[in-house]
Amino acid sequence: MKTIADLGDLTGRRVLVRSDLNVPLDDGGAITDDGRVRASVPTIKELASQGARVIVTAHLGRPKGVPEEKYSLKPVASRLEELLGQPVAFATDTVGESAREAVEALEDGQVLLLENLRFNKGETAKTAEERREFAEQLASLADAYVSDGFGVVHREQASVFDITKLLPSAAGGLVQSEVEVLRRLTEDPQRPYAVVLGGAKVSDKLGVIDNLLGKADRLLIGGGMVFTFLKAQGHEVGKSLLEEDQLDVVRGYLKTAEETGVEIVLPTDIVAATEFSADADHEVVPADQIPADRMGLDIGPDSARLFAEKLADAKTVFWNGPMGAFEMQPYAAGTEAVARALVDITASHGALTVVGGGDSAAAVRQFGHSDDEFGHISTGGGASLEFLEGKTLPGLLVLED
Ligand SMILES: Nc1ncnc2c1ncn2[C@@H]1O[C@H](COP(=O)(O)OP(=O)(O)OP(=O)(O)O)[C@@H](O)[C@H]1O
Ligand SMILES: O=C(O)[C@H](O)COP(=O)(O)O
Repeated sequence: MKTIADLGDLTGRRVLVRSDLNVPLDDGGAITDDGRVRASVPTIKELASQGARVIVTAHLGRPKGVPEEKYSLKPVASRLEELLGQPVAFATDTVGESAREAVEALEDGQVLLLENLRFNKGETAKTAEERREFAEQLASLADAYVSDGFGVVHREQASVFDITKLLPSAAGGLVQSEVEVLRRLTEDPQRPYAVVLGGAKVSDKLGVIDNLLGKADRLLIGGGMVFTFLKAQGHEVGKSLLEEDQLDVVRGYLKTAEETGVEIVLPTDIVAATEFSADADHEVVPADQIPADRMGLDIGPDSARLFAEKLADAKTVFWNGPMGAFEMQPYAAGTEAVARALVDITASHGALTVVGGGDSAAAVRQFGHSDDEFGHISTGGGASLEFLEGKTLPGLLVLED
């Protein structure tokens, strides 16, 4: 991959950095885990120390191509400023007048954050044609481009993919180091190799299972994905998250797993609540008996024990996605049990344990674990999963020398 050194002398040059600053926010808009902001600091610092005029770009959440206050990156600018220990200017748009004026005002070594890229339809549009104008507007702000948002390298989007065709481009240190660690999981991982999947981006993650079935020895399923599996097995799932149109696909996965000897571990019990709220009435029910008026919001205590058992002898583990809605205390125990199991096997027999994803990383920190209790905490959720599948990621492909 091309690196920052390949961009030559950066003094006085405007460098656009694509970071992944997609951090979880609470209802009041406060950042609940700043891991991704922290991870993006070294590259920004490096560029600023080389005298570049640093223009940081990122997205937050999934707004639909128009500005929405709750997805503003403004709170992230303040956090970035604290972590960098230098002022961070903020533009209230991405490629409009505010952005152009702010870029114009930048001096060597100064840093600017542009408003959420996804407030512009062109960022995530399906075809290169539809993304072109926005990519060109972004590129016109800078003289060089650094891709440092590992969490988005699986996205063929204007700020990740198309822009590299318009500016001299290189990978930042975060992208480089993530790729180095994750490669250890794809090249001859020590076995047993277990993958734990959960979270809420169900349709994104169901698709990766196909490829993982050929790589991992065990697949432990928790989080919102569980219910599509349970339904595929003929059980009722009440009001739980469900991908109705994926039922046949999931039946196919279960069949493949049986044929290839890959063990799919599903929860045996579920914490079922009347609604998506910490105060809702909730109870532990067998996984095949979720009442029609309840939704599953965590794996139950028996499942937590089962998952810990299935992880105990693993030598390599990749975990993406919380086991439940861990932000709410009544539904945190399953995720906490998986985090504990990973910490234990890292300490007991030096298992290579990798946690991927903004929310999963936030969860382990919420439980009081430090990053060094795990083999690696990746900033990439979907990106790290797709990397493990052995897929060619568009955002990495374009950085190849
Ligand atoms: N059973 C469930 N029902 C509803 N939501 C759930 C359930 N289990 C987990 N979640 C939610 O899933 C969210 C995290 O899912 P996501 O797939 O985004 O995880 P991630 O991969 O760690 O993060 P990212 O992809 O953003 O990096 C959490 O906010 C959690 O509350
Ligand atoms: O949270 C993530 O995994 C990255 O920031 C990418 O976000 P996306 O899944 O909305 O593209």
